Amino acid sequence: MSAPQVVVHRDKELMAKAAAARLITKVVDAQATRGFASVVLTGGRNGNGLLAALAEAPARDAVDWSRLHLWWGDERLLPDGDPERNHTQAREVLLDSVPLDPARVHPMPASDGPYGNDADAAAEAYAAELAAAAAHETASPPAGAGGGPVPTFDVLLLGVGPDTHVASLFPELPGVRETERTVVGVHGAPKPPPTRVSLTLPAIRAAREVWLLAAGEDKANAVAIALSGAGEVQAPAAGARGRNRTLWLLDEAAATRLPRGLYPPASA
Ligand SMILES: O=C1O[C@H](COP(=O)(O)O)[C@@H](O)[C@H](O)[C@H]1O
Repeated sequence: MSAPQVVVHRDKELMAKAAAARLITKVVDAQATRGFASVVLTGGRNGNGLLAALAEAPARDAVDWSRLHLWWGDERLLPDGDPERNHTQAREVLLDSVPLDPARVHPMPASDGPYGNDADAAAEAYAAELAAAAAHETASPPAGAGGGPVPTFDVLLLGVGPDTHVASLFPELPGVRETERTVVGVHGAPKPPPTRVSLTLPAIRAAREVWLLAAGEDKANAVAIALSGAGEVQAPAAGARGRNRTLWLLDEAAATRLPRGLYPPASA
């Protein structure tokens, strides 16, 4: 697992534009190397900010959208099209305006789908979809650190909540302690809605690169705690690491309480 690297941008708009530019480069490189790319999307203000910046970036036309697999790190278990669903928000800001291959877009189940409000069944189904994609990729699929297989994620995006949650892994809830399954149902999330589906830390850690996004003063404490050696059960963001790279993309407001030495002077 890689050690965290921190990049601080002047403000959240610049952070979103720079992250979008990085993502375009990663996707284009992966498509050139192995024919397709695989990205895990996140919800929340910063995840949607990045997608909105991507939608406006002229270089977005360098991406072959039909050869991009999209997965989600977490979802709110609500009806398809609900404005609170991460999938709906991603569609609005970017996905509906680019020529994706629908077979390569993998939203998490909705509550009006086959599993209804059963978050555990929805999680099991998504884990099976990930495992099938992994098996399709190669005869020896990359495994999550603790268990089930997931496909190769080139980049896995995570917004960091003010309480240090990432995806729908909240401090001290059972999901963050999961070591075997790649996807879990989440019950009683402190942030509404309470019922969700989330990738687990083993699935997140199987990604080549994990990028954590945080902007705004309300994230400053969470960023400082997660980067100061906190345990992942108390601060889930601390446990989110990529195999090759773990990148924290911040704006100055979110970086204000970073321990000295972690704040890179050149980007201040
Ligand atoms: O509920 C969620 O929160 C996090 C962080 O969102 P933010 O608006 O505080 O940046 C998000 O990344 C996650 O996907 C979402 O479901």
